[in-house]
Amino acid sequence: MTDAIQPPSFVETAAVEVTGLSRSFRGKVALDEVSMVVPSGTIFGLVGLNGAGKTTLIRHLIGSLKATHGRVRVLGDDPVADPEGVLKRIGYLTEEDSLPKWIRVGELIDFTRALYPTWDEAYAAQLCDLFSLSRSTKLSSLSKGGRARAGLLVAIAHRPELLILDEPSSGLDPIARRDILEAIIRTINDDGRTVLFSSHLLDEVDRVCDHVALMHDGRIIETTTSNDLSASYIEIVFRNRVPTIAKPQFDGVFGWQASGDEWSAVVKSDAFDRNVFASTYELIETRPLSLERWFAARVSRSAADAAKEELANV
Ligand SMILES: Nc1ncnc2c1ncn2[C@@H]1O[C@H](COP(=O)(O)OP(=O)(O)OP(=O)(O)O)[C@@H](O)[C@H]1O
Repeated sequence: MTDAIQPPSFVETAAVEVTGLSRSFRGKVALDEVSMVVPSGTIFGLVGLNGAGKTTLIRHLIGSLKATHGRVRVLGDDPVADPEGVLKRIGYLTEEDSLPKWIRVGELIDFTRALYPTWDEAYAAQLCDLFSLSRSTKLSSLSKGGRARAGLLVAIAHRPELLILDEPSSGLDPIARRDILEAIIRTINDDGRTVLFSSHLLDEVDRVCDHVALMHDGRIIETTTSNDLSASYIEIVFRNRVPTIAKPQFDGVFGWQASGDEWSAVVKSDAFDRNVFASTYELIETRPLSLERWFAARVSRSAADAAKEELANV
């Protein structure tokens, strides 16, 4: 950790502040100078391809990895220096089916209750009903979705200030996924609480998150809000005026996709000159950018930039 590294100063209250965090495993970079601020009271989505570094970042937030380079603050504290102080204020659920299978739902609740001073017994009972969980059922007799619900119950029944979910919906049926999303929304409806949610399922992220950070190759390549996304970018659909299979060339336009003789691409709204573009291409329509299209376009641009950099270094 370097004392000289300071968190960005523009956020008044941040549930999570990560500054200059790097981590390698056996020489392979998993996190590369990651800086991220999760404002309090938001539902913050963390998206990225497999291996982008999401879980490694989250493991630093819950204190299971110590920052060897960079700085991590969760609810204002260092999760490694003060694990008890931080962990009792957060809820955590991972995609891993890691709860002990031999335990009964009631035993899991009793055991977890003892760890949290803010445990809300009435809320836990309400969640048991909502998730159709019986205290006497062993986790081994529940389905994967049932065990995910039990994990969710013990992650939120102490009404955490920060709920961290690492791919919670992976491999679950649509009803279990719906329960998880509703729990996220319920958590955030308690004033000032924050949810950090990593997922591959962009439609879910789009539905619940107000902020989204895109990770790629161990870096956060862009953070946006739903409002910023529609204000900053548009998707354009167009045709070449002269028939050709060559990829169009136009500054500031990226994320090309071909469909028949039509192309679609993404462009920064403030950099797009419709008249200049229309002198070369036949513009068919412009439309707001979806989160999924933004994700694919930004990831492919980042990969293309990395390839160019590599070529320049040869
Ligand atoms: N304990 C470890 N030992 C060695 N390599 C690791 C370890 N943990 C993560 N990695 C590597 O670090 C990189 C980032 O992995 P990470 O699990 O953080 O990505 P992710 O974005 O969560 O991926 P996924 O969506 O598949 O879960 C990957 O290349 C992974 O193989």
